[in-house]
Amino acid sequence: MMDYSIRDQVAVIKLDNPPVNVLGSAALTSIYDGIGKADRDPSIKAVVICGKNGIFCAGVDIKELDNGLHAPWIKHIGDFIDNMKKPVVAAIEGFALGGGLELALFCHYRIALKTVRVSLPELQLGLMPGAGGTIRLPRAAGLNNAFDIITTGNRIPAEKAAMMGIIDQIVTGDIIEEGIKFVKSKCNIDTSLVCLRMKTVKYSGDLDDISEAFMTKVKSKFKGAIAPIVSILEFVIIILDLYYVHLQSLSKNSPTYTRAKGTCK
Ligand SMILES: CCCCCC/C=C/CC(=O)SCCNC(=O)CCNC(=O)[C@H](O)C(C)(C)COP(=O)(O)OP(=O)(O)OC[C@H]1O[C@@H](n2cnc3c(N)ncnc32)[C@H](O)[C@@H]1OP(=O)(O)O
Repeated sequence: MMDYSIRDQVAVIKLDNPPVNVLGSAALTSIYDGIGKADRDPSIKAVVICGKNGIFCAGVDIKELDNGLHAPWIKHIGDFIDNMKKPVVAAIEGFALGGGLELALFCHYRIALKTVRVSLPELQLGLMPGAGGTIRLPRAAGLNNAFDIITTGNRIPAEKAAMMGIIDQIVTGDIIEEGIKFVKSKCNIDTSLVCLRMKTVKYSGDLDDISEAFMTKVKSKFKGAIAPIVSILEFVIIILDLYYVHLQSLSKNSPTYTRAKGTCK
């Protein structure tokens, strides 16, 4: 499910779940174990996460969702990386889709080949980007870009993703070599400064207005969608991202505050 190797004091965690490196229980466990191993090893200075078979990751294994994924749930990997002092880079080729993009967003940095496409297609599948995509994507790309990406499921080309702030660097050549070179250059940077979870969401304007505009768009786009999906949209996309960081700054009478309080019990 995963190859673990050490190159020049850098741990290389290579997803290996052919053909498209989906994240089932076994793959998630092996990534979690690999990251822990790299963190505990004092000779390791940094980590590269990449994928075999010319693809980073096609997301969570849809076939396993019916039975429920077993621990460690993908979010545990994010929580772990958020607290790591050693820099972690996602070295992306091919696709980073759904949980694959969420995995990349857990990392402190993302580099990609020009041919890469990234997306969060969950809503089109009736799911929510429940592994941190709604929390980290707005922090990387800004609220409007994140909203578009999440509600359209469009595949974003690497260069556009770089302009949005999702990708830190476009590279050519061997993605693993580039990943090692890149992450070694980041060893002296405090990882808490680049951890997406700890950043604030970039937006301009009034949060209640933005929230209402998004809601209107979602309702019109997903006309006729079953109520639970709309509720999830409301909860996750519009509120939860903002909830942690901004709730305290909202007026107690504002609609966004009221909705957030109602949905985040
Ligand atoms: C609180 C609850 C929270 C729940 C949160 C759940 C979150 C889920 C997040 C997700 O990640 S959902 C999955 C999102 N990913 C996708 O939708 C990607 C779908 N795949 C593709 O678009 C394509 O497969 C590809 C990656 C672009 C590759 O295309 P290609 O033409 O090269 O190959 P295919 O023939 O399409 O696929 C090969 C093979 O792989 C199977 N497969 C692909 N993706 C998945 C997947 N995510 N899960 C399971 N299986 C997948 C595909 O079915 C083919 O299998 P086959 O047996 O050879 O037919």
